[in-house]
Amino acid sequence: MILREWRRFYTIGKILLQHGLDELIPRHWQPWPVRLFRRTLFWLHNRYPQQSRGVRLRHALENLGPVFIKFGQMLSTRRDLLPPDLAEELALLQDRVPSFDGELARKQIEQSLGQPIEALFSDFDPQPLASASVAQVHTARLKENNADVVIKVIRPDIQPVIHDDIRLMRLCARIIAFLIPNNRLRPVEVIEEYRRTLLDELNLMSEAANTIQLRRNFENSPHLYVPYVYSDYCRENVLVMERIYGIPVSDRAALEANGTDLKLLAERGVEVFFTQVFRDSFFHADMHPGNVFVSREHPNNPQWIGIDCGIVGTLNRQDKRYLAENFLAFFNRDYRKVAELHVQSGWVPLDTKVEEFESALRTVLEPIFAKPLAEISFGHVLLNLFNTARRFNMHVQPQLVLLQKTLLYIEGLGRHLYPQLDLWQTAKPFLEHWMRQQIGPQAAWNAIKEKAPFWAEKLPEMPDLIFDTLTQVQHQQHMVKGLYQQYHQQHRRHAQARYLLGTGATLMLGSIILLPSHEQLATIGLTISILCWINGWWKISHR
Ligand SMILES: Nc1ncnc2c1ncn2[C@@H]1O[C@H](COP(=O)(O)OP(=O)(O)OP(=O)(O)O)[C@@H](O)[C@H]1O
Repeated sequence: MILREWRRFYTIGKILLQHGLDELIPRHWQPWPVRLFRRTLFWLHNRYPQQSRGVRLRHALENLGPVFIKFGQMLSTRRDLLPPDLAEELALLQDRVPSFDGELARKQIEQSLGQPIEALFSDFDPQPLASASVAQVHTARLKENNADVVIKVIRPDIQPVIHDDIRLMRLCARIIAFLIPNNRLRPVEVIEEYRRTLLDELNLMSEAANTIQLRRNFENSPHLYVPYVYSDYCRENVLVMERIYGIPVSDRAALEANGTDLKLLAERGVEVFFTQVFRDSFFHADMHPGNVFVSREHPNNPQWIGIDCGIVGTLNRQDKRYLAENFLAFFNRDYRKVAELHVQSGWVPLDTKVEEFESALRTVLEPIFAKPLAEISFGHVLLNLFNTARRFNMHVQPQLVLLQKTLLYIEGLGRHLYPQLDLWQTAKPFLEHWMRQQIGPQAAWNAIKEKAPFWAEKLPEMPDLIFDTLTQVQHQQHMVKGLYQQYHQQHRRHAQARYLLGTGATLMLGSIILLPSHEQLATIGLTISILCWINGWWKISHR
């Protein structure tokens, strides 16, 4: 570590200790050298003893800057790892940071695009429209077509800060993992996941690609609009896209004033999410209210607008099957089926006791399902399922955890708009439709349709392929025959060798006994025994 990093390390430690966060580590997890070391830092005492531990944690992260603020936001959704009081307080973390100078943004844009701003844009506003920890957004008009655009620019000084802080976080995670092995919080994995997410956010080309993909998936959809990305103007640290003028979803009063049908809007939110999951296997995974808007046009037929596709999730067929089958079983309250599905599909080890798993599921989920359907949280059902499955040694895939977190956001948004939103009624048709497509005649027909072009292409090569395969089969039959013969020969040799070695040993023993009385006979016996051994040894060592 270089001096700068040591200094930062000290600052982090100082802020954490001054907020009394060492109290978060249970005493039995602190070995005596750690406790002793803590006592030597007597000048760094808890300065806010009157505040709750959640508030102190939040303030400490806010003091530590953007990397820690974002980390806290990520942790707030990991209710499987954190006690509820901490998770709730972390959810209040605001990504509010002072904006950086518009002139710096201009320089960065010009450097990345290789031209003066005036050559590409008119009306570039040096005053940012929004400023977050990683990037800042400016408005402008594109000269090429006079379209209103926003230019997202990565903070010029953020790269080294992120790299340094992540390195230190990793170091701390390793120390914690060393001091407290088998830690349920899995610090090293959590930091690694965070590092990947943050590095993804630093590359605006990946956000541009995700936005283009999501827009293509919902081309002409009346339910979701995704702004157009001007890909010719995108670089790793600059993103240019169409400016949208929707109503922020958090502004309920403005939505009501616009006459938006909130019930329909909430239902469409759930529909859009399940369409992304089950139709496209590609979902926007950063659905916090700052990234979701509602079109001002046709409020009776409301349309969502989604921006900031920096974080997306992708699912494979197995993930979707897992979700659909489990949800359908859950909503029939068939915990046995859920447990059996996990064992049969190998999601948990095959020797798992189905009864025990079923009973564990019932214990955590029955209280949730005791509520009216309209109040049930899909996100919490999934969270409890994952936590229980983890206890039974299932490795929950990160994309499913991402989906579960997004689901919590979607539910939060939906119920904020329309508190009686019945997610099940909206989601069930999607799950059933998907299941019908996967199983039964429809599924078989789909599979044939899917594979048809492949077979049509391969058909002319068929006779050659069949001939090659038959020749290979014949060749392999010869090989198998040869191997079989070799095996038999070797087996016979080994049997003979065992017989010769045994006979040699018996003769030698007999000869030694006879040696004092019948010297001549014993010598012959010894000679034969040695010959037997040489022969036996030769048979073993020569194949
Ligand atoms: N296409 C757009 N049209 C209009 N406003 C936009 C557009 N894109 C972004 N904004 C504004 O800029 C803000 C920040 O944008 P964005 O979420 O993409 O940045 P971010 O750095 O990823 O922020 P965060 O980390 O908070 O998600 C948005 O909340 C929105 O107000």
